[in-house]
Amino acid sequence: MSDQNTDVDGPEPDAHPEGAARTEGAAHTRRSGLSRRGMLGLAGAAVGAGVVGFGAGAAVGHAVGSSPTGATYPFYGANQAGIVTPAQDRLHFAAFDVAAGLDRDGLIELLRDWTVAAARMTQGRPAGKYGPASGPSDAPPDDTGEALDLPPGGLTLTFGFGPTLFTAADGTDRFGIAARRPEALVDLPRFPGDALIDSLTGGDLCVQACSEDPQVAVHAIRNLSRIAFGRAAIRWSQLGFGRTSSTSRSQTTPRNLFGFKDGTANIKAEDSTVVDDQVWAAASDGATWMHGGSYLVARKIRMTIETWDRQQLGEQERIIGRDKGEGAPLSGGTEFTEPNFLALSAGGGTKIDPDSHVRLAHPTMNDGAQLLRRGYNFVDGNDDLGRLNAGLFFIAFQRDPRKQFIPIQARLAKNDALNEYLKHVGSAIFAVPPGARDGSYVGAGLFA
Ligand SMILES: C=CC1=C(C)c2cc3[nH]c(cc4nc(cc5[nH]c(cc1n2)c(C)c5CCC(=O)O)C(CCC(=O)O)=C4C)c(C)c3C=C
Ligand SMILES: [Fe+2]
Repeated sequence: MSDQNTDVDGPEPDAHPEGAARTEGAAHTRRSGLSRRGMLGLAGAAVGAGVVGFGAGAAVGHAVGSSPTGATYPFYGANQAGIVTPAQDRLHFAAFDVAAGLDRDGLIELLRDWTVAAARMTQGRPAGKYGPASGPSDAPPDDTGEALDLPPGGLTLTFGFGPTLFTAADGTDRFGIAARRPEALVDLPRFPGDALIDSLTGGDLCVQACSEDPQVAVHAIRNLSRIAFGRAAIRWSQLGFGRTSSTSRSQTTPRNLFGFKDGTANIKAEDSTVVDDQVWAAASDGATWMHGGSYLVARKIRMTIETWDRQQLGEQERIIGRDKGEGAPLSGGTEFTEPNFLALSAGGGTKIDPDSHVRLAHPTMNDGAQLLRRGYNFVDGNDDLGRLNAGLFFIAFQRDPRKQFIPIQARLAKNDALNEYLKHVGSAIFAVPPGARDGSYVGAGLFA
């Protein structure tokens, strides 16, 4: 065993720092400003006292309105949190490579250690049982400390397995799981215009950390990386802000760095039939261990915002296919009106340009395929000319990338009017296993 605590519910030291440190359940109730009884009385939603319900088989638990900073989402459940739970404002995403010497047992042990730490941190507790300031003075602390006193901000930690975990680049089956690789976990093809950078691409494992507080998300990735020391190391990582999608009808639609509402036509957690059809993998899809899981595609997309900012408003709207103010389709109506791609303008052409982004990405153009988008804006400094190194860190969850992301992106890469302003520089795909059972670990089904 590693030196990490694997005792989920076991006794904790008397001098435990948690009461004075990360928030616990009772504190969430106070911070959210609503009593448990009051919260439970709210309209039929799976809402608890700053704690968001996530029962087995339930498609979603969701916070009402903006996520209270003290909100917590259960870590254990039928599905991993961080998919249909309401998108938080901040992201720290990390792709890891497993150390060359790690064997199957070592990988399982790492996943067990990550599970225990993640279950703790998502509930606003330190990563380890002692916390940052109360452990033995002759050992490094089992939590790094920068999240002390910070409410969890709805922290979710979502784990995924990349294709190279199943079959290494040299073709070896390092962990004896090659035969269990889901068919849907394909290597993404090269799309026209891709300008992928190897150091921003791929990964054996991934962790998506989302919170309303950037320091909480960073703390979680840092501690999972610390726990993995010698067993897995970060290959690449990305910070994100200003969620570019809403995943619940209780959320307002945010804006991306082009200034447009993003997430209007996203899959919403409340649409449970669509979620079941388009987001969750089913046992009948082939890999039974993935039942209740999903597939995550990440793309780091640079946006040439300085060029975009010099573009006329009408042209920006033509490219997207929606108006900039309200996000309504150019065929008319309001934000949530379905676009009418056949509506004609006075000039004779269609009101929505055939090469507009929303038309080419729309399910009617893609055999009914949809995505649950959960991306974030990023700005990674600037270049020598003062141009921002900015863009969209696109994340999408889906049941089968072969039927969803790949054909949609193939269509966009070919004809999307937006391409002039975009460059895809990073890319990765991960199988996101179902949620862990309390006492078990994330991905246990793969090794059963
Ligand atoms: C392959 C999938 C997609 C990529 C890559 C992508 C990049 C991307 N998108 C925007 C801005 C907007 N996208 C919008 C809608 C939209 N986008 C996709 C897919 C990809 N986008 C889909 C499936 C949809 C929904 C289409 C529909 O059903 O109508 C919108 C409109 C608002 C909304 O519905 O969310 C905007 C704006 C950018 C800037 C970008 C790359 C940087
Ligand atoms: Fe889009």
